[in-house]
Amino acid sequence: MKWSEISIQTTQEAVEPVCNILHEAGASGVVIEDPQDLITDWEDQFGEIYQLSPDDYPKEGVIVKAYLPVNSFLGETVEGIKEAINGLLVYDIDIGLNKVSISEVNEEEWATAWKKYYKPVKISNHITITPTWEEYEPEKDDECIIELDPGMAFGTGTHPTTVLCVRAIEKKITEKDHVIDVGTGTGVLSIAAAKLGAEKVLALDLDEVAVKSAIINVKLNKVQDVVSVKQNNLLEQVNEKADLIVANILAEVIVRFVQDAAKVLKQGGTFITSGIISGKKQEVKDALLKHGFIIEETLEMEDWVAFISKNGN
Ligand SMILES: C[S@@+](CC[C@H](N)C(=O)[O-])C[C@H]1O[C@@H](n2cnc3c(N)ncnc32)[C@H](O)[C@@H]1O
Repeated sequence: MKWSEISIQTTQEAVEPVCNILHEAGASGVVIEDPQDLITDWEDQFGEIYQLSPDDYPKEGVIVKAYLPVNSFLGETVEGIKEAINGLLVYDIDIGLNKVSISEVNEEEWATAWKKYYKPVKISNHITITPTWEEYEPEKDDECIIELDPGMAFGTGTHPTTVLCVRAIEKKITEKDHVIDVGTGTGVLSIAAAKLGAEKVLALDLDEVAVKSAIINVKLNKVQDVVSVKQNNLLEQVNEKADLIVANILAEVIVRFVQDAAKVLKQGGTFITSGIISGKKQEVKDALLKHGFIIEETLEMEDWVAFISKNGN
């Protein structure tokens, strides 16, 4: 798994909203490099103290860095970040040079850089994601903790497309449900479904790295009696019937297997589709309606859309 470092040259004034934009885009850790932090008042050899005036500060401004996984969403995510930062101008916020640069970092660099900033995050009413190395005590009795070892596959739990799925699962899941998670990545959604009461979960991914990662995380969260992980292309050769299917995959991939989802889902079963950039919303909606789904709810976060639909076949 590769990671990219996105570096944004901005101003003091824009640091906070830029950091929020990066967090909302799924960046797990944000590093702020402010030259002002490095320069302090100084004393000459005669003990005279010189105070810096704003004119003495470097003109290049503040650098905000964040880490994002290199995956099929990266291009759209970066475009969304740029658009959102430009949107700050509407509020008269000085965004400075707003120079955005991206570079790839290797897994080791990433692991050390990111571990420092990946903290427990509450992503829905009941689910909190926490990295394996963080101590975290639940704040409420009904809070479910998902421990994740990130850095191997997509699915840190913080990407808006994942957050929308977890919220949708939380709304729709009922005890004893049989769930299929298409494109499981780190297994985060399967683990969430198991912790929220599913009786049986089938986690599928085409990518070998994701399958290995999901197996590790499923064990880590002690849900291996409920969740089985398999390498599989979408719903090919899946014969069992499901009460709920969740798929956080790109819109064009969802469109390809809506028909299979209608066959695998029980009548009245729930299909949660996410990973849809807003421009592709209609395309997915049309495919769902064409294959007999009834759209119950549309969830949106940033530029991302998720549908909760019911199998009307
Ligand atoms: C955006 S990630 C979602 C990961 C995780 N479910 C989440 O919500 O954070 C999409 C996942 O779909 C998998 N995928 C892509 N095409 C697939 C296919 N044809 N069949 C199965 N999995 C696929 C990718 O390997 C990736 O792990």
